[in-house]
Amino acid sequence: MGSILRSILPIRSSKQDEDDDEFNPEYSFAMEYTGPPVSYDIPRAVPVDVAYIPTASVVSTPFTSGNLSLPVIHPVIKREPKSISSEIEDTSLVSGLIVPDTPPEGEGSSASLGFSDSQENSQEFSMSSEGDGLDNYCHEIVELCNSSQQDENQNESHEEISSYDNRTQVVTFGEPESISMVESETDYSQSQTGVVVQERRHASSQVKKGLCHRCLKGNRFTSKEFCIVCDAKYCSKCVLRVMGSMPEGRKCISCIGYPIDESNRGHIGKCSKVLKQLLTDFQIKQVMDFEEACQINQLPYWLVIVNGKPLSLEEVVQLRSCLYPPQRLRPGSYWYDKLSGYWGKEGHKPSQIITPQLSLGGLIMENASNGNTKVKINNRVITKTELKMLKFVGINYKDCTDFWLGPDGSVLEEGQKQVKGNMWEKPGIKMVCGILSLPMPPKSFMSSEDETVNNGSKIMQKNIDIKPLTKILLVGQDQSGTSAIYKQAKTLYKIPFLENEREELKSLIQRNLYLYISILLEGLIKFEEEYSIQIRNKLVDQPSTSAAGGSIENIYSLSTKLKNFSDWLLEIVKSGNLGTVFPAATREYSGVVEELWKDKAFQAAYARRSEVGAFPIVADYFLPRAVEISSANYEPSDVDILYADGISSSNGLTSMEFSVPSSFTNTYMEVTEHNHPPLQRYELIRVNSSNLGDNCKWLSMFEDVDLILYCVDLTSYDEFYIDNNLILKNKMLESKSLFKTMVTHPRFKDKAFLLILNKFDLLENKIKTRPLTECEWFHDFNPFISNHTNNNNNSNNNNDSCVAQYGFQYVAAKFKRLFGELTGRKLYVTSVTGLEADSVDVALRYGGEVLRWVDEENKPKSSNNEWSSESVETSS
Ligand SMILES: Nc1nc2c(ncn2[C@@H]2O[C@H](COP(=O)(O)OP(=O)(O)OP(=O)(O)O)[C@@H](O)[C@H]2O)c(=O)[nH]1
Ligand SMILES: [Mg+2]
Repeated sequence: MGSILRSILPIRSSKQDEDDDEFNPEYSFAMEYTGPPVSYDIPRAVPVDVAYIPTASVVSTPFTSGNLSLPVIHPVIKREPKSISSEIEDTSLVSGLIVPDTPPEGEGSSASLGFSDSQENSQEFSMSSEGDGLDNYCHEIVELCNSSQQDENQNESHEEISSYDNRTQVVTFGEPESISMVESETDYSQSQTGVVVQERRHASSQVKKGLCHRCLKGNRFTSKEFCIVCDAKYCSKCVLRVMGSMPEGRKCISCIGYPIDESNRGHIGKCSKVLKQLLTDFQIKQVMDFEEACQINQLPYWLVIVNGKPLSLEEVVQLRSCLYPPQRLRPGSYWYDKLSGYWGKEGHKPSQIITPQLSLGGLIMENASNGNTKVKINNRVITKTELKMLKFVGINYKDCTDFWLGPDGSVLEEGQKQVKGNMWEKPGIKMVCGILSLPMPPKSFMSSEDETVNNGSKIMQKNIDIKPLTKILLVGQDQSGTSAIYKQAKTLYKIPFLENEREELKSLIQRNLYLYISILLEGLIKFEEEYSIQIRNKLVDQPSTSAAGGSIENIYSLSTKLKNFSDWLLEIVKSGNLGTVFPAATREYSGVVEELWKDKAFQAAYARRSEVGAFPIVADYFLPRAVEISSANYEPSDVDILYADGISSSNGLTSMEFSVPSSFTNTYMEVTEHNHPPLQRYELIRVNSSNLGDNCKWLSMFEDVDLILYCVDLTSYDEFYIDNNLILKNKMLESKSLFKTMVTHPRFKDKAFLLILNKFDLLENKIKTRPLTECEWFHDFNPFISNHTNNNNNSNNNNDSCVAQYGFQYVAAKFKRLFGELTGRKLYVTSVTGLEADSVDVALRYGGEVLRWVDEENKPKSSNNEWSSESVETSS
């Protein structure tokens, strides 16, 4: 247990605080970090392999900007029984986010917890029984460990608890022992695919009403915050201790990873008074964002039943992302009239009119709203209240009782073409609906001039989805440069980075800094080993050196303190917890970073960075400023933001709306006073391939996009990565594979694609030494380069540039051919250097042109634009 606590509670004693000379990696920031709650990608904060086994891939979409209408997609997370060690890791992760304070003075708590490497299993704890701070915190952690063990193995659990009980002779925690604050029960519910097991947690019923569930003080008038999972209430003194930095919103630490109590869904994202007193506006926003966006807090989609059929995840996504989604969607049974958009709770009159024509749920049943009027609208027997409205509109329901109601309000007799009247055009209808508590359609339904077509048995509404924006999807494999292009577009079209976006980027840059350091440290270890061998060989060859008492110093050896830091950092990176520890701990370690950067051994490794395999090029930009970046006062510049690898620490989906001067669509046309097209609004949605889920299953979310910008890193042809199945994959081939998936996706059948071949600047350098033939797909690349070189630098540069151009043309042609074979259509291609504003500007304008051309192409024979390989050249 000692080692358990040690891994959970790495604590620095005040003594250790004073003599800070030796870096001790066990001094986690957890106990000392008093900054704001940290911005973390939730799935990373609780690593999937440690804490959860998700049944579907994760698409976490904390929107970082824009009014993206797309929803947050979330998998079902089943909480699997965990091993004690995994729970501990889980807990320690969470504890990394906690801001537990030192034991309050004057409460008789004299905590003296310490450990040293040599005494791993024999720590001494001494606390007074009234300790209120650390001891209670420890108690909670111990409880957590115990409860997790119960999950796994009852018997083992008893053993562990009894050993803990023995320990209580030394450590006394000031909490009533008999009360377990949270109780769990298992809930079985039927889903489409089978039984879904969900663990439900609720606060202990033994705590008296009004009392804080942690300190057991207060009364019903004390302001409290509650846990959205178990409903336990905490006073303002306890809430941060119990909830830490709330990576899933307001949940006790032990409730993290559990679904919320559905009765609390209405409270999600709504901050309470207590939290407002404790946190800054920025912190509150982050917590609320986590609460709303994190996957486990999402609606359990299988509990939403429409027309008798439980919805699939995709259907819920569709429902929530449609133009007029149901308000306050909760688990329950609903009916939905696809034709009119009427929506209501099963057995009740309609409550809302949502977007019609959504393909979800089963067929509407006659008795869906429990009507008893014998009059049917779109096959549903309507209620008496609705009948009154029909009467008010003047529809004669005596002769005919079966009607069709279109989304625009037109009423037809079943099987007839003639429109009998229009529900929504009748003067006074709004008032009547108000009186009868019946829903009115959104305004745009009524004002749309859509053509209603009656095919005898079915009303089809054309252009029902009003598309206010032209949507552009920007997608590519990791490192393809999608976020660089997105950020560049933001700057180009004057969409400022909001304060929280800058904060996110700052966190990202600081976290990545530690990643770059760790990559170099790994290289350093290799260099040190190599150098040791050299020294040994030298000593063998020249024994006189050692005989003379001379020893050769290893120039790659770090001091003990830096070595400890190095081991600790590498361990964190290896365990995948970098995002959990940094940037929160940045301030803590900025001193060490400064020391490391000035260290000769580290500098020696930095000088050999080109030999360190995974060392990213962009690290060259950030690492020399390690001291500045790791300091608490660091503010990223615009260039830092552009160069940062990514856009937010969560790397979720991002979107922005922008409009550009009319020339956006007129780069290749003469702009005259008369041919200015109207100002067009665009929505740029950037998504990283990892956000598309396994086999790109979320692609259908983007079916309403007008143009897809598919981004490929031109320099990835000789780069590899190891996938989840430990298979070595060529990055260019992976890009090709994602491209194929996208262009053949049924929802993208007719979409326009613009291929962005990015990092052209880097290609120019790389292609000199690494031929394109390194990638098997490009095996026949054989550019003809003039041998007529005069020994002059200029001509060499021209040749390099020429080869890069050929390379680009070749890659473009490969993708074009592939696209042609798969779709029979033309692919538009452009080369881009994402870090250059002009280059991105031209590419996006070209996108505008493509849209216009595609439009024209779809018109009957209006243009004869030929997009041959020459067009590739023009476009670039
Ligand atoms: N030299 C050079 N670097 C680039 C270019 N485009 C992007 N980069 C860098 O390449 C790295 C990866 O780019 P990102 O924009 O993060 O691309 P991404 O990985 O597809 O996007 P995210 O998934 O959001 O991280 C970043 O460090 C960029 O600064 C380019 O055209 N030239
Ligand atoms: Mg990136």
